[in-house]
Amino acid sequence: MKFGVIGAGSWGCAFANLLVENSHDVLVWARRKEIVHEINSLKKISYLNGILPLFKATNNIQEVVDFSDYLIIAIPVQFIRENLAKISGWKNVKGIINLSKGLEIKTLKRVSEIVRDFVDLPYTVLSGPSHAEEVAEKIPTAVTIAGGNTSELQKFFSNDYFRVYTSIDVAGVEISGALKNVMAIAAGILDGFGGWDNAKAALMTRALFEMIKFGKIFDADERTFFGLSGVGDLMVTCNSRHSRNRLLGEFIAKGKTLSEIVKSSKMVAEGMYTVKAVVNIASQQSIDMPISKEVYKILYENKDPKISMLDLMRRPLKEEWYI
Ligand SMILES: NC(=O)C1=CN([C@@H]2O[C@H](COP(=O)(O)OP(=O)(O)OC[C@H]3O[C@@H](n4cnc5c(N)ncnc54)[C@H](O)[C@@H]3O)[C@@H](O)[C@H]2O)C=CC1
Ligand SMILES: O=C(CO)COP(=O)(O)O
Repeated sequence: MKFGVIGAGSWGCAFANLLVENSHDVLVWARRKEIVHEINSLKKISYLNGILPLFKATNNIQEVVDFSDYLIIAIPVQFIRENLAKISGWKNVKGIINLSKGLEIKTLKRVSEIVRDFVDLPYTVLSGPSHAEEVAEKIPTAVTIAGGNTSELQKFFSNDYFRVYTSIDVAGVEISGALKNVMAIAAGILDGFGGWDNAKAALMTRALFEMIKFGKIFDADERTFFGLSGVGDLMVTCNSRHSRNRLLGEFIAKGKTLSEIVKSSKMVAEGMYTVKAVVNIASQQSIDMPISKEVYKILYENKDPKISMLDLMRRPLKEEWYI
């Protein structure tokens, strides 16, 4: 099968390598010419622990679309719309697969909805605990795919180190993947305080609850949040040394400003954008999202994270039979 990948960041490249390992033909679109050159001259990918690219790349997005049976999206969510807008025809593409995790701030849309603004093709989302650095090193990983063509895609993607489960809950997989990035920023803040283990366990538990509550707005199935794209990805992102969202939180707790952090990294921490959409949607729907709200205030209103912690602890006590 021919797969085109839009995005030569860490996940796009790691996933492209996986596809080549699984005997597929792969062409990757990279925004920057230097990256295209690096990949095509088979230089090691510096942001993937020096892994060799097994695929070819181009700077021409239409060339990738024209090449593809399936088109994979792996770019930061805020840039998906501007890049899909460059595509002038969909030729033989029989489905779109999204690897990106987040919500579009401008429109408050999920990636499935952004894609639908451009093309009516079967859409599949792939999500779960899958740090690119580990997939590139063939460390066993399991993920969920939801949407169209899942039984075919499950076989195309799975191998001895990458196991794919199927689901029918596109909204649940998209929302859990987007929200866990916001929660990982909060977890990173606790790490930055010096490793508050009790607080972090409580945070992750309540984060899952908050994610489920948010998912209900989109008719997501609660059970999805207990699967790989929910609690699985929440655990890895809140705890992994590889997580950019967790690290962003850690830097904030250590006193760096958001603009200093953004300037010093080429990588995306989607949670810092998604939180804006989450707070906006929650307010429109009159839904209480206490952790997301505090992350927003810390990042964008300069709130002291220790005051946020106190404010969360001092909220009115709750009686909930299932907690
Ligand atoms: N890195 C990982 O382990 C995983 C990442 N993801 C998701 O995959 C998506 C892509 O992330 P990564 O591959 O990690 O990227 P990255 O963080 O490694 O790099 C960011 C990429 O965005 C590109 N970019 C910046 N401005 C752009 C623009 N205007 N148009 C197109 N591209 C632009 C940069 O060239 C760079 O390749 C994100 O939504 C992320 O949450 C999902 C699972 C795992
Ligand atoms: O989604 C991811 C792992 O499943 C990557 O998380 P980060 O973007 O926080 O590194």
